Amino acid sequence: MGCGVTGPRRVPRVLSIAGTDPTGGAGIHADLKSIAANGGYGMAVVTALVAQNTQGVRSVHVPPVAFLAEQLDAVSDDVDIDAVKIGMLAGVDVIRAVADWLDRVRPPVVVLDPVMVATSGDRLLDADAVEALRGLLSRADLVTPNVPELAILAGEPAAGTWDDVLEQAIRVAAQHRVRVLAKGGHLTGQHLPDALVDPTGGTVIVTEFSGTRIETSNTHGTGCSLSSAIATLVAGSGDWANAAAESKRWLTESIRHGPELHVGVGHGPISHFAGLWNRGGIVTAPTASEVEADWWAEIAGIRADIDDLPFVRGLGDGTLDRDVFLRYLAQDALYLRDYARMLAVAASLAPTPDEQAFWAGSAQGAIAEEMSLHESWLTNADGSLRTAGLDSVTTAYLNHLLAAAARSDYHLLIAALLPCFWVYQDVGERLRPLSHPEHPYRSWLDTYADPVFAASVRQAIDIVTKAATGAGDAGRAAMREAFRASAEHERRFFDAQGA
Ligand SMILES: Nc1ncnc2c1ncn2[C@@H]1O[C@H](COP(=O)(O)OP(=O)(O)O)[C@@H](O)[C@H]1O
Ligand SMILES: Cc1ncc(COP(=O)(O)O)c(N)n1
Repeated sequence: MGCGVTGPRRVPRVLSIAGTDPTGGAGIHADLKSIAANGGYGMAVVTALVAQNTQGVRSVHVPPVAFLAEQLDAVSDDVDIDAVKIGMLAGVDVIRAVADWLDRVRPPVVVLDPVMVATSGDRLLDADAVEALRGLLSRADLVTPNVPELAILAGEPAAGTWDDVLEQAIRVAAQHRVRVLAKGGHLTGQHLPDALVDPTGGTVIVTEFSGTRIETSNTHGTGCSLSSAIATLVAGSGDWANAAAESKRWLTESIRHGPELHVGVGHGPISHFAGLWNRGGIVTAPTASEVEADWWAEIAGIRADIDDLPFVRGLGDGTLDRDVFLRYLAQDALYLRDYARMLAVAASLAPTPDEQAFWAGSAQGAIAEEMSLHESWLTNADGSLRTAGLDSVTTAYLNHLLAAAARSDYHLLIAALLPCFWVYQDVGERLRPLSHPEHPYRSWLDTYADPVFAASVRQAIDIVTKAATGAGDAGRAAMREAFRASAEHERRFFDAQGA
């Protein structure tokens, strides 16, 4: 028996037991794609090799049943299976082997797609195997017959209307005490409903999922794909009606995009990953540390320019004119007042309490810093405060931050806020060692030694780069540009007072 990790699973391990389709549209190929597209880990045991394409079935080869049993055991001896989807079973011997294995392993979820005839009209189940297949119904949690298959399971003529389909499904469900997904694909008309008929709670509950027929010939493998999707989703949630509803929504989108694949000239496949591809699912996102390295390299030139500024050099060696320094600090104090407000906006937009607390704490820190600047440096000898108006460089920097805040785009705003932490600390790291007891700006240089500031810079980088990994390509590019622009404003800010 399985010896895998137990406990709550986020990625359901789903086994398809089915036949093959070398053109990839039906059978285990469709199942594996469907399982992956719906968030599961797919596995497959082959019942029959089918030489088929989008136009039809050419021949079927059923390997020795003992080998089927070996494949099944190879999976269940090693893996804890969360759900099984059963498709093409070919004949009586295969059905018996699968039934024996089910009885021994008892997987928690079993979805049976009672495949009998392909979309092309070719038989995929021996005519004498129907009774054996009925015997599997009691071992399944859900059976997903199309209209002709439902009729065969019921032992009745095929239903001609949706109401007849539902009544037949209710009879099969009640007789075998199994959930039935009745499917409208083989009826005619614009309206194309499916319905979950659930007799497991005593009374039969029918949940209908409405749908509209898509004009397409890309319907090869729809039944395989739908049953695999339901098995995967129900393994994750345990909710049958919701799994069926979600699966139909996903299937509909995948059917709609099938023709874009240009596979074959007959009944083409569906596009299992269309939703994922259309929503950016094929782009590999960079890790947070890759974003960090990329953004830091992006502003390497700006950082080198800052180090070379006469203002920064003079600050380091103590030759900077005191009035120039005080003009700089006066602008810094004005900047910090509004920067604190933007940090507070980031706090209000933050998606998690941790991030909210971080930005709110930083806002408090920035305004405290502004007040202490006034106390320590910006008080004149007579006790009056040194006042200044916003200069054009400070105004431009603040406008850049205000514009990001005005868009209420958390990602963009925190990217724009980051250089004030990161570039400032970086400059300080190089200035700090130049401090000495007689240095005129000693107390200012020493503030960079504060480990609390270093920790908050680290946290800001971590929050922003992590957000960037999840932002999608366009969002990440916008964040990078907002970050670069703020770094450039930092450079101008250091340069503004001259030296
Ligand atoms: N042309 C179509 N437009 C939209 N949905 C379809 C279309 N054809 C089939 N479906 C959906 O695909 C699923 C399988 O349909 P069906 O044809 O009844 O089964 P099977 O593929 O087993 O023959 C159902 O959910 C059905 O609603
Ligand atoms: C191996 C295999 N299994 C099932 C089907 C039915 O496919 P459809 O979903 O189109 O009825 C198929 N054509 N081949």
